[in-house]
Parts: sequence; structure tokens; C-alpha cells
Amino acid sequence: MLNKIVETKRQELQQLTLPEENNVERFSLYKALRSPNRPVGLIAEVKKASPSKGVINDAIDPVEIAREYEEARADAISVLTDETYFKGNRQFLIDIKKSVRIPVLRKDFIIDEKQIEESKRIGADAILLIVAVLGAEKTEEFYNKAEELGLECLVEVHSEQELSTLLERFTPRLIGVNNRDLATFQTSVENTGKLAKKIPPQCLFISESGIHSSRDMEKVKSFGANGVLVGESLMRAETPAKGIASLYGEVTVGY
Ligand SMILES: O=C(O)c1ccccc1NCC(=O)[C@H](O)[C@H](O)COP(=O)(O)O
Repeated sequence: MLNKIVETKRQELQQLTLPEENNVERFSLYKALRSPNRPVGLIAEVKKASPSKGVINDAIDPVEIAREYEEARADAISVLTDETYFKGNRQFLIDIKKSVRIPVLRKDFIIDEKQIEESKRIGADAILLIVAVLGAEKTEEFYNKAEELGLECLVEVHSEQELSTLLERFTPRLIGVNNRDLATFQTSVENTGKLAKKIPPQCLFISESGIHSSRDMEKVKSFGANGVLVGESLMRAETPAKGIASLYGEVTVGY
């Protein structure tokens, strides 16, 4: 499936037009996750659909969801901009960026340098670089290019092998451990525990995917995660605030 997504992206990029630069205020994802609002930071994701679950919540207004995430003290927002498989859109990020004052991560399959420039122009504060897609060498190349453009990177790994080949080349400031096997879509938060001990202490690390309960949250916290990236369970919640409160085992005053 990952290969199919990447091939589709390659074809789509043949039609890529770079938007005008959006002069926006930038916020550091790294700084936000270094001093999160809760002991384990939260990157809350705006995700209408996905290859593994189909349509999750197509009725939402992305900007409204992002504003409610911010109000519920999320530390950052992740925005899917892939249209074909996630029903995302780069316009969602442009509009969300105008409406929140916390870092915005562009969640897409970056396979070409042009997409880094594009991410800057639509206002992203950070981009996702997937080692399973790019390999360690190109991940480093794109990481440096992004930094030149003033963008931060969340560098995502799933396996111990990906993590070790990455660290042989360079040490990113922010590492994401994806609990989802992008080949099979199987998810397990235990994957965070498997990789956690191999992440250098100077890195911040984020546990991504398959976090659906306070039990999952407690587990990744016990593994030492500095933060989590959560999409589906928040997109399916009655409200973003209730979804976030439930993840953190917080009591909400219901009206
Ligand atoms: O979510 C998918 O089905 C998926 C399939 C193939 C590649 C990537 C995919 N998801 C992107 C993500 O990394 C997740 O959206 C993110 O980690 C949040 O995961 P979740 O909380 O399980 O929605």
C-alpha cells in the first residue's frame, strides 16, 4: 500500500503548482514539545479519512476542529494534506494556520524537494519525513533542505532497522515512532516500547498512531515518549475536547 501511495504521489507531483508564499508567524514544534502543556505533549491530527479506516469523519470543518484542539490545550496540530487517500487538502493547512497560534505540522508523503518549498509557502511550521519512504540518505538531505528553509522536521520510523540506519547517518532533533506498520496497517503501541530504548537521549520522541485510550497513553508515557500524535480517536470523539480529556484521563465538566 505504501508503494501505491508513493506512486500516486509521484504522478500527482507532475501537476504540482507552487502557491504564493504565505507570510505567516512561525511557531517551533520542537519548542512546543520540549515544554508541553501536559506531561506528554499532544500533536492533534486533522484527518478525515485514511487507507486503513476509510472515511473517519468527513463532516468536519478542519479549521473548527483545529481551533477546538488548540482550545483543549493541544501542543500542535497535524494536518493531512494528501487528497487521494486521506481526503486532506493543502488549503486546510493554509486556513488552519491563519486560525491557530500553535505549530502546524504538514502530514503528507514528501518525496520531492519541491514539496518542501510548497510546505513553506502554505505556512507549515514542520513537515513529516518518513524513513520507510525516503531511506536514511534522502531523509538527511531533505532534513537539511527543510532546515535551510526554516522548517522543522518530524522524522518518522517504524522499525528498529529504520531507526538504526537513520542514526548511522544523522540524529534528528525530533523522532516519531509510528506504531502503524505502513505495509500491513497493523498498529501496536508496544512498538514504541521496542524502539524507545534506542532513541538518543538528546532527541525528543513522539509515539504516533493507534493511541485510542488513557491506557495507551499511560503505556507510551511509561516508555518515555515526550509526546503523542493522535488522529482517528480524536476525529471520532463526540468533541475534540472530550476526546483529548478521555485520552489523558481528565474529567470534563459537561453542560
Ligand atoms: O492512517 C493510515 O491508515 C495510514 C496508512 C498509510 C500511511 C499512513 C497512514 N497514517 C498516517 C499517520 O501516520 C496517522 O495519521 C497518524 O499517525 C495518526 O494515527 P491514528 O491516531 O491511528 O489515526
